[in-house]
Amino acid sequence: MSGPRPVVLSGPSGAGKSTLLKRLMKEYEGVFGFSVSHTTRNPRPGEEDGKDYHFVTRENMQEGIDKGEFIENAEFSGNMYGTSKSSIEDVQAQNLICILDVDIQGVQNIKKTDLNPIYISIQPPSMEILEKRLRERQTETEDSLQKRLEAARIDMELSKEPGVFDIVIINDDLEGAYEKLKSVLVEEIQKVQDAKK
Ligand SMILES: Nc1nc2c(ncn2[C@@H]2O[C@H](COP(=O)(O)OP(=O)(O)O)[C@@H](O)[C@H]2O)c(=O)[nH]1
Ligand SMILES: Nc1ncnc2c1ncn2[C@@H]1O[C@H](COP(=O)(O)OP(=O)(O)O)[C@@H](O)[C@H]1O
Repeated sequence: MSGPRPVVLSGPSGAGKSTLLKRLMKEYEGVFGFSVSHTTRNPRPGEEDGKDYHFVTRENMQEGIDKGEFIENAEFSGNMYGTSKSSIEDVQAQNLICILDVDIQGVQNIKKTDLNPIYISIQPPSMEILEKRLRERQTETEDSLQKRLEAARIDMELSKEPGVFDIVIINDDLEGAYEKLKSVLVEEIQKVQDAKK
């Protein structure tokens, strides 16, 4: 199916992916569509089922995976996460740029498919700053925070490998990171806007 190229945003938990993508979707309404993943983790205050995630049980998710309904799935910090085929198809059917927020395992598994997205890594300036941001976000228990920091170390190592990402953006100053993200996507954004005319 032709249409705008999807975008994969990855990078450590707490690097700023949600912050950047929410801003992007707000500024370019009707250009991007978020691929709503499934997860077995509990919703955080303010998160909406069907909008931020499809919050499901392990049994339910495993059933969908067994039926071949997912293009990728992974275990992260003790929970299952995955992208269903329909979450992408729903966005692409509207001719929007489909944005996926997935961990590094998701990146590796999507590379085995024919999705052909633009791969963008959002990285924190340092482990210390990442830990500070995650603590200040106040969404994690000490256990889930430590698991995220451990996963972040692996992510930061793997993301340095040449060819994994089309671009790596260091989210130090938010304005700078956001401008950089927009500059990477300007061509795809233009295509969608032109198609609407
Ligand atoms: N592989 C994969 N990873 C996902 C998916 N959805 C979210 N993730 C990743 O799971 C990790 C944890 O996400 P979340 O629990 O929302 O925590 P947060 O990133 O700290 O806000 C992040 O690295 C996400 O990018 C998915 O569908 N597939
Ligand atoms: N450039 C930045 N400077 C300071 N704080 C930031 C910056 N970017 C994001 N944050 C904060 O860091 C925390 C983690 O960001 P978030 O978008 O939730 O990360 P992710 O989606 O990658 O897990 C949030 O509380 C967010 O407000």
